[in-house]
Amino acid sequence: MDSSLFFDPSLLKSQPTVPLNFVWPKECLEDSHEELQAPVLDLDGFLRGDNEATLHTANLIRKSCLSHGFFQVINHGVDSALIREAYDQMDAFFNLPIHRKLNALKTQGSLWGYSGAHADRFASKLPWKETLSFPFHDNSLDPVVTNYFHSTLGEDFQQAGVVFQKYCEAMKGLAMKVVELLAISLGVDRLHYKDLFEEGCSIMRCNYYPSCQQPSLALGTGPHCDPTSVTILHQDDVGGLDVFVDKKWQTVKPRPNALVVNIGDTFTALSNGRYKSCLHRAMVNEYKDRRSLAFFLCPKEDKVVRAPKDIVLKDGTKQYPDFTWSNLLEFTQKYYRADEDTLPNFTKWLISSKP
Ligand SMILES: C=C1C[C@]23C[C@H]1CC[C@H]2[C@]1(C)CCC[C@@](C)(C(=O)O)[C@H]1[C@@H]3C(=O)O
Ligand SMILES: O=C(O)CCC(=O)C(=O)O
Ligand SMILES: [Fe+2]
Repeated sequence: MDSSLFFDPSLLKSQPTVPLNFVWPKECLEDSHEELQAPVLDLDGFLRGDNEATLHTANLIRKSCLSHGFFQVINHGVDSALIREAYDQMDAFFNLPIHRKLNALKTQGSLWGYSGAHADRFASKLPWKETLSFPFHDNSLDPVVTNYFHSTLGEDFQQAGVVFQKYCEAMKGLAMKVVELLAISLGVDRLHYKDLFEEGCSIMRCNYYPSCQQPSLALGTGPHCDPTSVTILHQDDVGGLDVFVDKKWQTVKPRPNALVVNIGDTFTALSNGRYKSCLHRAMVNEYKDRRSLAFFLCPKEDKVVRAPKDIVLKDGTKQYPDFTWSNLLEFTQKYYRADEDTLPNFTKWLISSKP
């Protein structure tokens, strides 16, 4: 396969300028001049079952989710050595020569595999990044991530599969705890959403943002709201995650021991619109590659996504039609590039396509 047909950021970054299809509209490129006041929540008390600490944490979560839907968590129980191993394995993959990465190339219509700038999907506003995405579910005893790496990348990546299997298990466990806190913060039973997510197939995505010769024109990931439910992200120490709050870009400063948590569109619907799925982006810079590990918690694809009855009753109106995650995922993969208007456009599409 002629690898020159494929986007190879390591090649591109050696050119004097970025190609026009990587240049973003200036309104997406405004600088951030301040740090996002995202609360840093210590989960230790909650994870130990301390009720007072649980209520205190839930209150801080409610405050941030009513405002912008981003918060950071420390003492989250995910081993820092495991996070470090995940970065090491991710670096080993992205440092492969392009023809090796193409062995894992994402096929048309699939979420899974290697992608270079999504060049197969979009013709303009290409993100300055390479990604590796794979599925995680714990519905069977099979180590689905280890199997993915083995079947896609072969023996050389057996260890990567083991590391990311453990990483995703830790992410799923933490995400289910965060969902419990979200339920408490909304005033519904803490296990209200458990069944919806328990058997879901979540998305693990490794983001690799090569340094860029014109960082003021390109974006690692363009402005968007995550269509998923809850995102748990670790970013390396380079910095570049910005959130659009109060009509300005505000940066989320990297904290090595913290995980960044944000609400996605699906959880906005599950909160009847109370909790914000906020616009965010990933900047690139001239000198340092940047990496992030994003775990996207998703509901079981065919279960109905609807806000708890008590919340709808209290609010007086039901903000969104019932839908399934497979409906919304199909919409983002086939018809609509996720941005800040995904949810309203999705609900219009859903209602218009109902028989
Ligand atoms: C369901 C998903 C679609 C994306 C990956 C997950 C959750 C985040 C979405 C995404 C990152 C939002 C920005 C645009 C996007 C195309 C990307 O830059 O990768 C989105 C992902 C996707 O469609 O593959
Ligand atoms: O890399 C980051 O900091 C953010 C990435 C992101 O928002 C995403 O992959 O959805
Ligand atoms: Fe995102």
